[in-house]
Amino acid sequence: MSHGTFSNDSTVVASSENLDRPKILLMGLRRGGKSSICNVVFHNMQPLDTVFLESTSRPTSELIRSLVDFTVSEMPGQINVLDDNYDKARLFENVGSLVYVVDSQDEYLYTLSNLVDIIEAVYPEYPSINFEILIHKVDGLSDDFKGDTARDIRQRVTDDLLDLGLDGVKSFFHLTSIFNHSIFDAFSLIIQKLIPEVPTLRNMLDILCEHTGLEQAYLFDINSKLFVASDNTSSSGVGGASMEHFADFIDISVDLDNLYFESSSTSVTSSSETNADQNNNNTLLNGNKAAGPSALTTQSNSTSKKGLSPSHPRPLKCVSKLANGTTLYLYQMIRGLAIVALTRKEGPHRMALVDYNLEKFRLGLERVWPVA
Ligand SMILES: Nc1nc2c(ncn2[C@@H]2O[C@H](COP(=O)(O)OP(=O)(O)OP(=O)(O)O)[C@@H](O)[C@H]2O)c(=O)[nH]1
Repeated sequence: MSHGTFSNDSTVVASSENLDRPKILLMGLRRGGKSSICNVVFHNMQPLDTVFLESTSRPTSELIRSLVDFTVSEMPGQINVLDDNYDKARLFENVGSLVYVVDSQDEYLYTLSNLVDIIEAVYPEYPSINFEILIHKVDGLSDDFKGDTARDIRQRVTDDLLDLGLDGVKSFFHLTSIFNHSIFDAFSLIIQKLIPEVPTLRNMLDILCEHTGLEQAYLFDINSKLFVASDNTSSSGVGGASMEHFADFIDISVDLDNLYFESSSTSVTSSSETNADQNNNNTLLNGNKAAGPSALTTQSNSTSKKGLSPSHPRPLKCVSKLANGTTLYLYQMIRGLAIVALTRKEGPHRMALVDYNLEKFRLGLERVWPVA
């Protein structure tokens, strides 16, 4: 699967500043998978390439620009943050989520005791922190063993916290692997908890679905493939194949956009855009355009990769009809985001209605988060 870069709005910038932004702090023992997770989720690294990553020796921090900007910091496994000499105030200030990575393929009893020690030291002073526990590398476990391991880890941590009288800790468990979509699902949920406007976005997506007949609608960060909000009916069914398909659909749309981007900045622009329009019209007229075995017929209206510029006033749009009768939509929003939606209802009127409402949605977002 290729990972095209879509927009500079959603980039990763090395920075040790921006202390006022929400922070995600990654912790865990050595070789647990922290650097791999950061690289796969935020740098589009192929999972297999993570075997070449060297052990991190110093704390790192980077700024992630998305709907809201936040910092992702990684604490190397070899540093003992519980040491009296360590400046804990500096480390835990502004932390919204402490993501602790547990290597489920390894002997984890010592890891869990380290996790509980950290929670015991941090929670009393910073009770608002979400402790997100990744039961990681589950790709190496059989289905039965995966369930048993997850139950065992959850039970041990919960019991230990209760024994310490820490019953108010906000702890969440996720089964993850960089070799499937689970790590993206987990990080989507982790990041959503740091965006105060998520309930508003959900309501907006609900209204969008209600008025257009869309079955599911997600607001994705195109570069990282994390979704920052979903309509309320879809939110309960996070994960599974559909999220993976949505991510693949984003890749295909971006790859197509990149393919034609070169020519779109020259005089060919008008003709390629006209062709895209023509294709659109054809599909609008022939609503049952045949879908290939890979189930995709894709149209793309190309715009500048750097977002909406005056010379490319229209946002990127991509529509795919699948062989099973579903239609997928991708519509560029603001700040490197796009709505990816799914419907089973067909017809040119429906598409016009969806287009109209998606544009209204984009304008609504622009009002809340003015485009820089
Ligand atoms: N099977 C499997 N291996 C993984 C997964 N995630 C990471 N790894 C592997 O785990 C090894 C260690 O990963 P790192 O990302 O370097 O671990 P780390 O926690 O950053 O280690 P330190 O920098 O020493 O703290 C690498 O060989 C990765 O390829 C996963 O989901 N599944």
